[in-house]
Amino acid sequence: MDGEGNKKPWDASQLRKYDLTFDEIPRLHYKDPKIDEYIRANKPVVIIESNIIKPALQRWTLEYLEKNLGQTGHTCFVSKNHQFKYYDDKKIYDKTNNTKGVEFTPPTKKVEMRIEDFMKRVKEWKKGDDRIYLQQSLTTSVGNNIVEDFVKFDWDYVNGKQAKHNWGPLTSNLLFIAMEGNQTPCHYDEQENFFAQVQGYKRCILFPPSQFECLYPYPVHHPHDRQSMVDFEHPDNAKFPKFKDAKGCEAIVGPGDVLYIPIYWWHHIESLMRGGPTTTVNFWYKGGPSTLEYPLKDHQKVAISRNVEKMLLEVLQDPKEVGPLLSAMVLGRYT
Ligand SMILES: CC1(C)c2ccccc2-c2ccc(C[C@@H](CC(=O)O)C(=O)C(=O)O)cc21
Ligand SMILES: [Zn+2]
Repeated sequence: MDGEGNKKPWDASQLRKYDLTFDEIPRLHYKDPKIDEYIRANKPVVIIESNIIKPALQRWTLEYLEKNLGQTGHTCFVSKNHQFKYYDDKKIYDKTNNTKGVEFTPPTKKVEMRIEDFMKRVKEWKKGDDRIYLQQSLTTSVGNNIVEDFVKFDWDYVNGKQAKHNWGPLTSNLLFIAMEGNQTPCHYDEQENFFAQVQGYKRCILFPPSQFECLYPYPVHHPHDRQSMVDFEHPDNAKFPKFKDAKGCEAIVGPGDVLYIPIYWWHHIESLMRGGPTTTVNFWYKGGPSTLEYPLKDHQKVAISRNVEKMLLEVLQDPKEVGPLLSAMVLGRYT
């Protein structure tokens, strides 16, 4: 029970244990002008009691989605464990396009699955079975009812924020249906994100771009570009000594909560264990124009370091040469 003796919708036993401490991400009523101060400062905030995805809150049960999501196959990811690590298949080394990449075995399989089959596998899942995670764009080939709901989202509100904060265009609205306990390991995206929770509870752990040194992203040319190399549940403190210094913030988002995940912010997201399937809709926007004003913002330095890695790989061709050249340039000279 919480303070007022109300049944809490979840409890701490449903959260995976990490040896890290987190500040709480503030939760503000959608009319609160302080929300704009957070967005302007590129800081996360949970927007509550809004109508952003109201029709989805009212109607998108799993049964409704099964009936209305559409007959086409939907993109599903299959994993042997609870982690769903993104990878860019265009960066995978293979003999044919003989890109000098790295040996890589994809940790998840991408399959097309009909919604009925997806729901069946979720319902019949037993410990030890593969896990699955459905991802479906809401702007293509979904049923008419879903389109009707979608057009009734509170577009005035989100378009208002996009305009007020000079974001770029909305690039996609994706629907995600996860199994309880699914985990999307720590990564960052190069887009602004309104992360709207429809059903179930998700724990969102965020770190600012300034924590780059503590989160050890893969090299830019690696298929896991933009993902942290650290396994949060079994951190290798020898390889990643600064990980223990990472200072994050967290929010447990439930139905109707909309988390603003600022561009370049790291996020590690898990559907609560024993909390049932979860449904999320995200709104990804291109970042606004980034003028080089000093002092530079932390995410701009991340963007600059990405360009350095890309340029070096471009000229050196072999990724194995990038590290040694960077070390030669820095060790003993800049350190
Ligand atoms: C795990 C999955 C299905 C996946 C597999 C392979 C390639 C891409 C992705 C991908 C991308 C975004 C999400 C939603 C969210 C994380 C979350 O809610 O779990 C998130 O990171 C964001 O909204 O930015 C989830 C996925
Ligand atoms: Zn993401």
